[in-house]
Amino acid sequence: MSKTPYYAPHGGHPAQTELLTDRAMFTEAYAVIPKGVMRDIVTSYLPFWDKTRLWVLARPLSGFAETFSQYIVEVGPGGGGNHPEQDPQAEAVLFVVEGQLSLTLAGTEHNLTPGGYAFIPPASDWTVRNSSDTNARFHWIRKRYQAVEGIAYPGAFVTNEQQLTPVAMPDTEGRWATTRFVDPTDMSHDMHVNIVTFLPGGVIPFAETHVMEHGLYVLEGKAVYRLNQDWVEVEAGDFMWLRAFCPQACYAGGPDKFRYLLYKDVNRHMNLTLGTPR
Ligand SMILES: NC(=O)N[C@H](N)C(=O)O
Repeated sequence: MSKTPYYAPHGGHPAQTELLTDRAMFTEAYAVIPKGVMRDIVTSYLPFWDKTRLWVLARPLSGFAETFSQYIVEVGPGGGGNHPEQDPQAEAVLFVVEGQLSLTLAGTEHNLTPGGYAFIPPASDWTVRNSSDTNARFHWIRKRYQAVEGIAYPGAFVTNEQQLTPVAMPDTEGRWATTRFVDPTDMSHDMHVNIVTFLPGGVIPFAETHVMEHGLYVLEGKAVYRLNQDWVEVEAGDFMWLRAFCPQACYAGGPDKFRYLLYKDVNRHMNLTLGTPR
């Protein structure tokens, strides 16, 4: 991928070729944030985190229709979060993509390395620290938990994707598989964060169109992704945000696997009161 300098070499706008090839996009149905635009000038910081910066990839926009936020968090050596979450209704998934982190969750310390995954229920007691001498990066996906009377809150857990076996999607000969971190029939969970893997040439063979929202972060490989009426080239490090009902399909380009981290909201009735935040 080409690199745009922070200054325009001849003054004015970036070179026209950069404008033509940049894949950043924001439409009413989806957004694409290519890896190349996650640069120093668009970072954010958060209260009670030190030596830490983040890129906000997704957030609720309209006030009632969107369900989640997603960050890539970069924690420098010796940095971390002592009081990471201020919303007592927020549940979280953390997924480590680089370096190592120590997560203390309800008094137990866990060492997370790439592929490390933690589910953190609302109002949990947790902290994160990077005790190594290199940066650590992780995805932090947050959703306001929709409790249901008579169903207990889901429990916290920590695992690594390497401990799980991807499940092949029906009739795909294993070319399209999903690593599930929770049982889809467990009604205590109202969001799933899975890993989807395609072998080269693997496809989503129809335009999936459904009510669930998605955040898709490409972990590995290349593909052409159908987003609403557009076909968009994506590769490792790119992020896609899909609103409810955005039609989606893809074919994996190879030569390696195409893999992404996938958020979706699940298992709950829709709020029938228009305009009421859920
Ligand atoms: N874009 C996707 O990978 N979508 C999934 N098949 C899903 O909605 O579960």
